[in-house]
Amino acid sequence: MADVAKLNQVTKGFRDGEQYHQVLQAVDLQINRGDTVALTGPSGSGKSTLLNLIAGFEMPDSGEILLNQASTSHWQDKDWSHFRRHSLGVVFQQFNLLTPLNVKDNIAFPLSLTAQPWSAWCDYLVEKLGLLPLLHRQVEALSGGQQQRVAIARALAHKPTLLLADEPTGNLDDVSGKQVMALLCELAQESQTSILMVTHSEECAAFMQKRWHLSQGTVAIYEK
Ligand SMILES: Nc1ncnc2c1ncn2[C@@H]1O[C@H](COP(=O)(O)OP(=O)(O)OP(=O)(O)O)[C@@H](O)[C@H]1O
Repeated sequence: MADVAKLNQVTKGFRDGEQYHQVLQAVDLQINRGDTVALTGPSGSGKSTLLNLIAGFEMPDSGEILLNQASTSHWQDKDWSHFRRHSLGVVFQQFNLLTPLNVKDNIAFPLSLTAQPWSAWCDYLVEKLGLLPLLHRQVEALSGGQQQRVAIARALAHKPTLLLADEPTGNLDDVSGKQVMALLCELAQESQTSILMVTHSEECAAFMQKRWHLSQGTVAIYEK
């Protein structure tokens, strides 16, 4: 099965004044097409850092990251933009919704970047995420849970090959959280989207096929 993301000996740390804080130590990982992975680990262990590296929001200190089997070592901003627009969906803790826009325009935004029209798939996502009554509301007027559902729809609108999600159900109640998890699994199966999801919830982790646990700079891999 083709890999969509691969890390070879990736090391990352941050300087804090005089001190250097090592977060990831020579990490080797691979996400194949259609894999769904729960990423767990204590607070501060580097889960968000790992997602940021794969999204190109941070650069590794050493090692190599391959995306869609291409090395990113010499990628420039335009290469990262191309990858994000065509292949990547992100749902991070800050939803980063576009506040002057309504729900529909927020969901359509990633499509507009590659000149794609609103599709039947978008209608399906809107319906599944319970956003139909909210489509023409301004996003800033929505609750945290509603905004989270908009962020999920926006991340999936262009059918990415890889979805990176940081606690994607953190603001949802139990029932809608489970619905969203079921939707993500359905998506992974139907369109072979791979998912790497940070979660502190055992229930959410159970929806994913694999489990990676990050601790003291290294990742332990558990296959179910
Ligand atoms: N831009 C940065 N500058 C300096 N230190 C950083 C930066 N980003 C992350 N860190 C540090 O790296 C470590 C890992 O942070 P990260 O946010 O990846 O952890 P996490 O596992 O996602 O934590 P949580 O579960 O609390 O969200 C922390 O000690 C954090 O302070």
